[in-house]
Amino acid sequence: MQNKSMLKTDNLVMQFGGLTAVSGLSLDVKEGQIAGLIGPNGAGKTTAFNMITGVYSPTKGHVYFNNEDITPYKPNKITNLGVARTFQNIRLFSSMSVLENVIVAKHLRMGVNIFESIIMSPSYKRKDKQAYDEAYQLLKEVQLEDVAHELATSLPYGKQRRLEIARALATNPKLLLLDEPAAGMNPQESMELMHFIKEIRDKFKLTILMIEHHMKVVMGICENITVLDHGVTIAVGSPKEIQSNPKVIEAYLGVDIDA
Ligand SMILES: Nc1ncnc2c1ncn2[C@@H]1O[C@H](COP(=O)(O)OP(=O)(O)OP(=O)(O)O)[C@@H](O)[C@H]1O
Repeated sequence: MQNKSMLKTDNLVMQFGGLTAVSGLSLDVKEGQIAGLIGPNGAGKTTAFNMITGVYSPTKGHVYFNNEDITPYKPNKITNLGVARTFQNIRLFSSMSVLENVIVAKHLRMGVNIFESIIMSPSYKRKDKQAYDEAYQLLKEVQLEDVAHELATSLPYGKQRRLEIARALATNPKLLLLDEPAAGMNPQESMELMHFIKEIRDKFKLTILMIEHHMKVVMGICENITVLDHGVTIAVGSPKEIQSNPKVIEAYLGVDIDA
């Protein structure tokens, strides 16, 4: 049942002055798929995410989400359509509790504005209660409710990553972009993360595109992988096809592919 495209990029190019960071990227991520975007450092992966989420306006090419051309849209419009992301470095609100981190994202989705929160209007109180309930329910679904009132940054690293993903889920996405979710994790945490990603894909009916350097994670959960090298797509295929592709092996030469 993986026929419909959830995310398509058509010949995306991103130039920074004389540097072509991404050169003609054409992705096709099917609904319900977990897809991977890999490549050595500086290959253009995060730049691709920035173009998909509207942070960068591509030099050339188009981004289609659910068959809609979202290339000209601003990041908040793209989020509202159902695209969420996490970042390479964890970006939690450090002075807030686990629950508050998720409530903030819920407020954003509900369109709570500062004025109504200052005057504590009835509409704000209603939305705030709804945000609280939904955030708490979400924490239950990702098994973080037992730490709901702890300071977000006091959690162990693996749980902070899980919280960051939960916060992205608070915007009710259809497509989730994960930028190096396994970065800095020990083998046990990486294994748990793999199970967690599959679990949320099924539970929340998500399509997932992830950037990841950790090859065991990529090969373990991605159904389709695109490999970038110096901005150029050098391979697309299943984990098995990618692992035996000579161009990929060459691009990673000097890098321990099983590391
Ligand atoms: N805003 C920018 N201005 C100028 N150059 C940039 C900008 N963003 C990225 N680059 C350059 O574009 C290239 C691709 O960078 P990018 O961060 O997309 O790579 P990456 O594949 O995500 O790398 P890593 O795996 O190390 O995170 C690099 O040469 C980088 O220096």
